[in-house]
Amino acid sequence: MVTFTAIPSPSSVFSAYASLSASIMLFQTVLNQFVPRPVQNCISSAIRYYFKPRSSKLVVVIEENDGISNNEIYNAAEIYLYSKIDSSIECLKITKRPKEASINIKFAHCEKMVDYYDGVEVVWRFCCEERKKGPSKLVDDDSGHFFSDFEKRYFELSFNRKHKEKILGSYVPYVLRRSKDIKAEKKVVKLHTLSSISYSSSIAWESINLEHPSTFDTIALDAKLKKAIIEDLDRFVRRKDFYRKVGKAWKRGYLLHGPPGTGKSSLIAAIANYLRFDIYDLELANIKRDSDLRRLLLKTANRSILVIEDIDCGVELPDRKGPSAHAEGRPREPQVRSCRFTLSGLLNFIDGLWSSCGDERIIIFTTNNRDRLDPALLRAGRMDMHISMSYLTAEGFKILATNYLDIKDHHWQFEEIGELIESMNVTPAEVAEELMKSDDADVSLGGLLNFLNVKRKKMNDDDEDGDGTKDKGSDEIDQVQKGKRLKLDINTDELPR
Ligand SMILES: Nc1ncnc2c1ncn2[C@@H]1O[C@H](COP(=O)(O)OP(=O)(O)OP(=O)(O)O)[C@@H](O)[C@H]1O
Ligand SMILES: [Mg+2]
Repeated sequence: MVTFTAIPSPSSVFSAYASLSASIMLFQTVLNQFVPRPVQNCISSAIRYYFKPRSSKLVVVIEENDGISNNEIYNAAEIYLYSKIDSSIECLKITKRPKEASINIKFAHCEKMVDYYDGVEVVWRFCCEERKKGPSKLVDDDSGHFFSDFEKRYFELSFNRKHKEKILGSYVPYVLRRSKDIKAEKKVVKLHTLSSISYSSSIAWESINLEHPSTFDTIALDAKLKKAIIEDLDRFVRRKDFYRKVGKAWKRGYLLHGPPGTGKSSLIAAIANYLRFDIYDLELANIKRDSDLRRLLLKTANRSILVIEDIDCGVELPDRKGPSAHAEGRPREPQVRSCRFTLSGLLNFIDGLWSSCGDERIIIFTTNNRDRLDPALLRAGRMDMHISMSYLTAEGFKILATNYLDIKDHHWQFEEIGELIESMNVTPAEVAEELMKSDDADVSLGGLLNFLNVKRKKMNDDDEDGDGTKDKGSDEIDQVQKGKRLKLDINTDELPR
């Protein structure tokens, strides 16, 4: 449909304007004569407000802090904008603290940057002013350090007011999300361990940077198992809403079991490096009471991995039914008396308390003997995945050869070594040690071949003796020996995919 509109002639516009002016003058006279002065003022300011020419621009001020705490949007904007710095920026300042891996970049002076979101132009202005009066503020710089601040810093975000909903409802949350991702990429993974506090008898977390170089690329694991673990981790971190919907705590438990030197600790480091989650290494032998355990666990942060290594032998945990359930009511063994924290304390915390006070938590138990674990730890729903770490395979050996000797393709000794490895139980740790003995691939592989042949011969001799001494004492190890299995059990209450 086409609409035609009549264009007014200049003379008609002039006469309309003249009659409007006359009406306003008449209205003014009536006001002056009959309406009291205060009411007149009210009416004229209301008229001025409604007929004032409006700017189409809306400016949102984002201050660094509100006087008490830091403004999350300001911090997010800072991180987001630094990732988009272009040639229009003239001056920046950079800092780096001793334990930080990367430098921090900040604007040095007032600067302006233009950004586009869904076709809409937004203009950011960084403003920095000297505080005019009052004492300088003590400011937390978001990494636990406080410093005196003589400056007031803020961002001005301006855009066309017709996009108010889009910018405030969608662009600002996008900036918050992006900054979180950028921060996660830069994050230095920490390893928290327990240390005793000198002036009291209690223990606390102490942290260092996790320098463990293990990654999913360097770890020798069956390709299918590796893929399944990575997929499980990816699914876990992206399922925040799902966990909330089904009323489950956002946590995941893994039990790593297998003989010594098969890569359980290396896998934990690989998971931490992959997710950039901190590790809390909880040595049960250091814990005396349930209350200590609770206090320490409450101090762990979100997006972290709680690790309890060698759960079967770290400490003898009193069983969940307490002393009364102990055989014939006899008192506990002396070593148990020294430990006043219970398995139920541990399990309750993992299942209960953590459900209400933590997000994105991973808990990993390791053991050399799964069969020796308390059934309470193994029951369905407790540990989501049981991952069996096994002896080296020919496929896993190739990953080690690439890591240690930089052999990308084939080597003439691979076939013989592969066959030997498949025919016996040799751990990745044993092979890694041999591969480290020389930089020369031929020498290293020759040494490994020799080592494997000697081991093979020893195993044959033991078999002939028939004394059954080989790897005695561990059902776990025996089971693994039989099939060299690389097994991944997922408990039956596994969440739907
Ligand atoms: N699967 C593997 N892939 C790559 N390297 C491995 C693997 N397993 C072991 N290693 C090498 O052996 C060393 C010891 O391995 P790790 O400490 O991870 O074994 P573990 O299973 O935790 O042993 P333990 O049961 O004694 O704690 C590692 O530093 C690593 O160099
Ligand atoms: Mg270990």
